Amino acid sequence: MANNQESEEMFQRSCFITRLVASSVNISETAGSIIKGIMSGGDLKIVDKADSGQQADLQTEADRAAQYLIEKSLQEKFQNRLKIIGEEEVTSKIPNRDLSFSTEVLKIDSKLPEELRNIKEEDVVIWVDPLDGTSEFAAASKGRTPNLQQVTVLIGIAYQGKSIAGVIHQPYFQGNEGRTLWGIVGVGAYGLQICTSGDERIIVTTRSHSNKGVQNALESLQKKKLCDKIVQVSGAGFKVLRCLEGAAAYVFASDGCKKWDTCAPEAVLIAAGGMLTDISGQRINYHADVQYPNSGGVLATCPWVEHMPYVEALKDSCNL
Ligand SMILES: Nc1ncnc2c1ncn2[C@@H]1O[C@H](COP(=O)(O)O)[C@@H](O)[C@H]1OP(=O)(O)O
Ligand SMILES: [Mg+2]
Ligand SMILES: [Mg+2]
Ligand SMILES: [Mg+2]
Repeated sequence: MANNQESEEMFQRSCFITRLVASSVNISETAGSIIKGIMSGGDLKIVDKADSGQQADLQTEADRAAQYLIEKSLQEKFQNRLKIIGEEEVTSKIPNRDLSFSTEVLKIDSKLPEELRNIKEEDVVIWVDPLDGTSEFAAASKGRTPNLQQVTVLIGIAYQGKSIAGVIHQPYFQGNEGRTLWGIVGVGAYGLQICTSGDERIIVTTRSHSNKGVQNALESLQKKKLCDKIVQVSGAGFKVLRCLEGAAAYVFASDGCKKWDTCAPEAVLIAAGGMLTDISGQRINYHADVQYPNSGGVLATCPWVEHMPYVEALKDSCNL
């Protein structure tokens, strides 16, 4: 939907990071509509990106169309000055664009910390996962148990190698209603009720990419009383959502997850008071020239749980 004159002026007055997040919120929602439209159409045009002999790595027309929309819209909005790294290549031919923005985001512009106020287009790297949880999306189209709420659209913003802002859109939250969460480190996380206390320590982990290392790490957390229950769900975005809404941690002691899976969720989680690092406690580097895989695994802890005890507990059991 087009923005009116007054909000256009407010947009122009805002800092670049605020404008980028405001645009990304609306673009992620339009990506969600495209994803739902392709699912309703029934033909996902699935391609397997994996090398032969490897575990399936699916891509659907929804992944491709959402990637196209996000990249083209952001570049058009910001005069082609952005460095965007996406999971998928921009191959779709559906000429969609969304140049609108969220006026809700513009309202926090004055809260932006000093060090983020002067950031320019050339200073950031944008990590895009147009559809996180593709395995669930593809499975739902084949009539298997639908876990579509685990699908998210992720737009992460990095500055000087650190994730500083992120947008997570969940198209199938409460059926087809959907919701969008966004966060800026040092400002806050918006779009959901953040859980700030808990008794039972639920650990969320992979549903479809488990292995011996992943299991060993979880067993050692159980022995050290840092895990009461293990819940297997798909998607890096959805697992971080679970950490914001009651789970204690997201533990994935394996490679496979990539920078576009973690950049947006990391910023939202840190903005909410949690933490996301690799398994050894190192912050993930999001510079443009880094390798894409998160070869050190992923450890995310929720706002009411301390991060270091998990790092310590995983030291002996994990050889990533
Ligand atoms: N071995 C892998 N190959 C490809 N993608 C992976 C792999 N492991 C994880 N991912 C990506 O990381 C996300 C989180 O992993 P998991 O669900 O296993 O915890 C997945 O949704 C998938 O993102 P995507 O669906 O965008 O391809
Ligand atoms: Mg994928
Ligand atoms: Mg992903
Ligand atoms: Mg993806």
